[in-house]
Amino acid sequence: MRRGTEDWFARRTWAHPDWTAAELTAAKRGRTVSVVLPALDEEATVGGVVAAARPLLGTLVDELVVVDSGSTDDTAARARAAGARVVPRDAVLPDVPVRPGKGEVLWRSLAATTGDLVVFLDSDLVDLGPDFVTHLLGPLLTVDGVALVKGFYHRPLRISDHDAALTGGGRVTELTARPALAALRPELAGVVQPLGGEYAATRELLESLPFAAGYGVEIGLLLDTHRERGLDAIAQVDLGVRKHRHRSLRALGATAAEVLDAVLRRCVPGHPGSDPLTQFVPVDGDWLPDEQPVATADRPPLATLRAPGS
Ligand SMILES: O=c1ccn([C@@H]2O[C@H](COP(=O)(O)OP(=O)(O)O[C@H]3O[C@H](CO)[C@@H](O)[C@H](O)[C@H]3O)[C@@H](O)[C@H]2O)c(=O)[nH]1
Ligand SMILES: O=C(O)[C@H](O)COP(=O)(O)O
Repeated sequence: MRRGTEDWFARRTWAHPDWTAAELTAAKRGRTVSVVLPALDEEATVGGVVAAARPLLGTLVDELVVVDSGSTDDTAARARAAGARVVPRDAVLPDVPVRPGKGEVLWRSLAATTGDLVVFLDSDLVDLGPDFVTHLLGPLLTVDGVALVKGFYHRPLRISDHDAALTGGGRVTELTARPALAALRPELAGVVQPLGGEYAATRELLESLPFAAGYGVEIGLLLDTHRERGLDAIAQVDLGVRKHRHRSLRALGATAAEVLDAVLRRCVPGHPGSDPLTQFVPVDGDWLPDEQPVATADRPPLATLRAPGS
């Protein structure tokens, strides 16, 4: 790591966070907190993630919202039953035609919530530690100048029910995102989980930045926060262990393409945007090309839509 990054790591990494919810509730001093879960067909897990945050509702957390990304399963009902408000993505900014993707629902979630601080949690997490929300809020509520807090964790790869190793997960993180940052924005090499879906930020920051529509959203927010506010606006907190529903290598290929595109658009002037990703699938003894779309468009900062006359 570069010297400045090493210094940042020492200043802005909490490896053993011990804030309590009571202590942070006292530190809010009038600020409000929204917890937002984007969800696309997560009926198996969304209730568990809502349940992990629900005990904080009314104290540290002021609203708990699942933004439904077009689910066709029982996600909305399970989320409601567990205690969340559920907002369909097309109910927010109804005059703006919906695009597919995770970044799109996160962007819309800003218009569906009001908290001064926003905590994002993926809704495919399992066995969520009780302190995810609390610890993500620690640096935002107690350290001046911090605007974005990323979680980091051990990431098991649970391909079978018997996998016990704490490592192996985070394949796009390790094989695409971190190498791309090392090559193109080495100042961010100290961020352990640049793609992690568990992070917290000030509304003021989030509404000032563009959102990549697809899976490029996290790395885009990280790069843009660094460019606009500098390294010290970013912090990271150890959240323990993160387990989630793994997707296939093929699906992760398309995610990696969106992550890479978001990096290139921010770091390489003149990058024209990526072509669809061609993958090859074996069918009856032949290899057939299959084209996956790569979400390349950004949504503009929400603040520009809220501006008078826009
Ligand atoms: O169109 C979509 C796609 C996903 N999701 C939700 O977003 C979360 C994360 O999606 P997932 O497909 O599980 O992503 P991962 O394969 O786990 O990808 C990792 O890397 C991505 C790229 O940075 C991040 O967006 C993810 O948060 C991070 O977990 C889940 O709650 C999904 O239900 C949506 O709401 N809408
Ligand atoms: O962050 C990542 O790299 C993706 O979520 C893939 O994670 P996995 O390798 O744990 O499935």
